[in-house]
Amino acid sequence: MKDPLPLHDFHVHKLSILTHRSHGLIHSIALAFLIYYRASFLFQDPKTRESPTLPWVLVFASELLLSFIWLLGQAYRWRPVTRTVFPERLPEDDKLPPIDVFICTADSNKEPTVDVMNSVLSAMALDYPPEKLHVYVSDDGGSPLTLHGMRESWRFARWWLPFCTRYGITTRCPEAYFSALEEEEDDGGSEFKIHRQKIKEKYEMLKESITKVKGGGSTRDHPSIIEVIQANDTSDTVQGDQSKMPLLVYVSREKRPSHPHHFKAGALNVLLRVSSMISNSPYVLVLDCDMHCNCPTSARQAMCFHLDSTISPSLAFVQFPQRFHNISKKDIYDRQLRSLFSVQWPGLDGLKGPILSGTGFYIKRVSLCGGTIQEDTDNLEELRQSFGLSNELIKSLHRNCKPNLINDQHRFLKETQLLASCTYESDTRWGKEVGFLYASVTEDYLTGLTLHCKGWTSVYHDPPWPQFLGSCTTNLNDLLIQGTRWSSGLLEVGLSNFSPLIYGPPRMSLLESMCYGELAFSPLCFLPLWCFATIPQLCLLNGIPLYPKVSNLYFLAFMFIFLSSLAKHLYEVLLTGGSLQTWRNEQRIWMIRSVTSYLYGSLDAIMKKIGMREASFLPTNKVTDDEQVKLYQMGKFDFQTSNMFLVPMVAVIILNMASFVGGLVRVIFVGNGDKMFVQVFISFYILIINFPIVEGMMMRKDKGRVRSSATLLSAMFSAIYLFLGSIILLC
Ligand SMILES: O=c1ccn([C@@H]2O[C@H](COP(=O)(O)OP(=O)(O)O[C@H]3O[C@H](CO)[C@@H](O)[C@H](O)[C@H]3O)[C@@H](O)[C@H]2O)c(=O)[nH]1
Ligand SMILES: [Mn+2]
Repeated sequence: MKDPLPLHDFHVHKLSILTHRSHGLIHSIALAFLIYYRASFLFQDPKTRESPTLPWVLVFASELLLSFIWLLGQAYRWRPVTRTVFPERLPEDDKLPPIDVFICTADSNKEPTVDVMNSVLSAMALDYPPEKLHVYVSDDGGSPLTLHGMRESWRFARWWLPFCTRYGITTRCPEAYFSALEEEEDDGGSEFKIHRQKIKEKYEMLKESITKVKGGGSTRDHPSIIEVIQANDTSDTVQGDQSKMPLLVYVSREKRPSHPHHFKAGALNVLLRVSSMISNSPYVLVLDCDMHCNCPTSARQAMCFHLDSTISPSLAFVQFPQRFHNISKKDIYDRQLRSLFSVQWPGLDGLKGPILSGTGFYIKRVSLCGGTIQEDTDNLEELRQSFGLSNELIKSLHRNCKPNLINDQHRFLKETQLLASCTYESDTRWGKEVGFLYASVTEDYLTGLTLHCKGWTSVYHDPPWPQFLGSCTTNLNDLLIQGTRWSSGLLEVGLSNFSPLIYGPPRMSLLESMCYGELAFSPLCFLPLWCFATIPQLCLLNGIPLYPKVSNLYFLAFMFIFLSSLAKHLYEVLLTGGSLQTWRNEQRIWMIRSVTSYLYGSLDAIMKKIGMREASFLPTNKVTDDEQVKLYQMGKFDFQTSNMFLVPMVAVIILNMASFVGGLVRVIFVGNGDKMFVQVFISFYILIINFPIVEGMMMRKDKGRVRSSATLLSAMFSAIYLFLGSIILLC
């Protein structure tokens, strides 16, 4: 028999591989020269040394750490691939497997219900047989507003879904669809337009009925509520909407202050259990409430991988990139996460597959609920220790088990209440080996890591038309808070038993472990960046050289490393559709995040490790402030953030202003430009790249400027640092 046509194809980027690898090689050679230069200083006779040991060692250690993280990052560049799919070759609809969609929301104050409902509606409208689609919403806030919103959305969906299929609408998130319409001129008339107008009115009514309900909020003390949303009156069951609808289920797990709830991972695990009583679909799509389906085709695209028998036995998940609808043209905060989704993930895809990215992935249920691949056990006692006491749940683990609990209301309620209770997981392996894991607030990263270590693979699929669109943080404050949480979660894994460089290599390839390692340890960049922003400056003002003279041959090595890393970054930016501006923005935000988020995230992770802090997951704020959005659109930094973030940034800038001016004066009067060139240049470069901070301090008058109180405090810190630092250097 002839082999069926393949469902997907991939392309290895040979040219990229060649450039990446040859650059890596040349850059490493230059690094070797640097290391030799630094190390040989330490073997010199202390009496003849020109510089004190301490700053030298600090700068050397920083260079080593940064080089190490760079080296880990080369693994992403080893073998990048891209993929294409052929959904038209999929089997008939009746042969497609069922899918459960999980959407998490946590707080109706920070996550506006209308937006959450838009995500829900876009998921219900996926292009997939409706009887095979089940949408579950986890509401961690236990807010009546969300439940109300879902009932209303369900009613609206009876109009919206048939409308979308009938006219082949591709934007199935109602808000996105209707706001795009506003720009289009309307000449009215045709049957379609009349129909559309009617739907639009219904949508407006839906929004109104949600926004008029007050209250809600989020609590940490509430019982579980599980409700399958159904029509409770027949009045709106008119018209041709008898057509099938996907199942919609509201789940709010029980939460008590005395029980840890493990944030999003905890919520997803409850959904895994509750859904196994209702639909138990073999595949699960996970979405954040701030992310909607921009295209209805993602489910079929994902099935092109999951249904390909050559890769499916070991395939755990298909990851789509996170793309955002609210990114401004200038994207000063690098919110498109370009490097992650355009360089790193395609690179991982050429190894064993991308890291789980929290949202926008289709995962195989057994990969979360089984041990290693195809290792089935029938030992009831063992199963109970892993999965808890529910026999129904254990029954559902058997492949092809079709749950029928939903027809028996009483048993259904009893069982799901049990599964969603906050004590169900006590003394089980949930969160430790089963489901989404709890040991890190970046549950996605940790869960992906353990899946890959068990031998599962994943696939990255980045079609030209984004399948999912989220809303990203659009101001510095939210960005830094989120960055702190991510850094903390990543380093938490780096410091745990799952540390990728130790736990990884015996279980997965070295290259894949290096990629995981690069992410886990990237928060540690705070150390080298803090050093580079303060040590050469202090030494410059004290006339101590830390770098080779311009006339020295080793100067070439330093210059080469600097230029080579900037040029390589620029090359990658341009290759992935960015511009010179993108390059500068990314350089800048990397520095800003290193001295703030990375620092605080790392401290947080270390404090959690030694038991001085509890884990916390502050969801990002999704309510927008018009003035802040305006600043963001204009590409102006919004410095309305706490002193905790603002002061380190500004203090570094003030220090560099001082050292640049002081250094120049010194060079002019003392005339040792040859020796001090690099240090003057470092300050200059930091100031040029971070010019918006200088501007925010000295030139802006608007609300987003740097507060003068913060500038004052920062100046004080810089002065104290210079004073104490100079004393230490002189001793
Ligand atoms: O206790 C909680 C906290 C959060 N969430 C939900 O988790 C999702 C992600 O939260 P968000 O505030 O949007 O955080 P982000 O930093 O934007 O999330 C990114 O980073 C997370 C890991 O830190 C991943 O889980 C996400 O998928 C990824 O988009 C949202 O749907 C929340 O409602 C819960 O369900 N329960
Ligand atoms: Mn988010």
